Amino acid sequence: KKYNVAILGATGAVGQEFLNLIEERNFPFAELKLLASKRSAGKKIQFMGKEYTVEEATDASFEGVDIALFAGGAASKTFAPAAVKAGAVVIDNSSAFRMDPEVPLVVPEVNPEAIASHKGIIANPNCSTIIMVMALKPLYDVSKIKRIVVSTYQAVSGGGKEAMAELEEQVKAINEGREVVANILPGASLAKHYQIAFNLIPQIDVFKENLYTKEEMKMIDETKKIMSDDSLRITATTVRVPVYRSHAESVNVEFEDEISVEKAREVLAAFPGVTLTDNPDEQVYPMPLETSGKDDVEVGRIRKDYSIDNGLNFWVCGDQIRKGAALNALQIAEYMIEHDMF
Ligand SMILES: O=C(O)C/C=C/c1cccc(C(=O)O)c1C(=O)O
Repeated sequence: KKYNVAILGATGAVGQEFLNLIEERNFPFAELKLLASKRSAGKKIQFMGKEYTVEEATDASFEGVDIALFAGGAASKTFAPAAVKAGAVVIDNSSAFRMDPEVPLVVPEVNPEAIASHKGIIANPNCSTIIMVMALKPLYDVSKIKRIVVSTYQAVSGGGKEAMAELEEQVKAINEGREVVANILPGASLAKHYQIAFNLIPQIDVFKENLYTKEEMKMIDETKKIMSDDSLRITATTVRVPVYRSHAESVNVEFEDEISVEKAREVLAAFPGVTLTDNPDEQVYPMPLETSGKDDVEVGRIRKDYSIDNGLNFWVCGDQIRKGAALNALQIAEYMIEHDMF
C-alpha cells in the first residue's frame, strides 16, 4: 500500500531531511505534496527524478493526504486542525501539542504503545529529549530512574539553516580578519545576539520565570511524559556550542538499584537505534563529527558516579536533524504502517 504524504516546512533543514530519508528508506508514498510559507512557495525541488513545486500551505492543502509530516515552527498550530479534519495523521515536530494529554509524544523505540491513542496528531519530541531518552530507556528497564542531571552541547543546526550559515560565516570572518557579525544565535527573535564561533552560549530559546530556558523545561517535561513517570526528578542545562549538526549530552542518572557499567553497556548495545561507542582504553567515545548524518545515537563514557548510591554517568551524541527530528517522525509513520494503524 502507498500513502499520500505532505511535508509542511519542506524548504527548511528538517524538511530537506524528510526528503532525504523518504528516498533513502524507500518510504511508500503515492502522492507527495511540498508545502511551505508564502515566502517559499514556487520554489522548485528535484526529488527522485521528478520536479516538485513548493506550494503555499492552506487549509485546503491537506485534502487527500494520509500522512502530514510537519517540520516544526508556528505553522503547526495553524494547519494541524485542518489536516486532521481532512483525515490526515499529523506527525508534528513542533512543541505545539507535545504536552497536550490528548496527543501522544513518541520515540518509537521507547514508547510505541502510546501511538495507538492518537486522535489525529502525534507529537515528535524536542531533539535533545529524543537523544537523551534513547539512552535512558534501556537503562530504565533494568532499574527505575530516580533522578537525571543533564547538560547539553547543542549544534547550531537546532537554530535552523540560518544559524548554521552564521557559524560558517563567523569562522570565515575570523580567518580573514573581518568583523564578526551575530544576528541569529542564541535566537533570531531575542534582543541580544552573540558570537558562537569559538564560544559557548548558555541560552537556547527564551528564559522562563523560574530562570530555566524553554529548551531546558522541554527536556524536563517531555522526558516525564515519554517515560510515563511524573516522579522522575530531572534538571537540565542546555548550551549552544560551535558544532554544525549533532547534539551531545552529558547525563548523570540515579537509579533505585545499582547498575554495573558492564550491564549498562550490554543493554545499551542491544537497544535498537543506539550504538555503544565506549572503549576508553582505545580512546573510543562518541563525538558530534562522527554521529552527524547517522541514524543511531551513540553512547559512551559510561562510568559509575561514586558520589551517590546507584549512580551512572554517560555521554550521548546524535544527529539533531536526523534522529533528533526527521528520522524519529518518519519512524513513527513507518511503525504505524508496519502495525496497520492507518
Ligand atoms: O535549538 C535546538 O537545538 C532545538 C530547537 C528546537 C526548536 C526550535 C524552535 C521551535 C521549537 C518548537 O517547536 O517549539 C523547537 C522544538 O522544541 O522542537
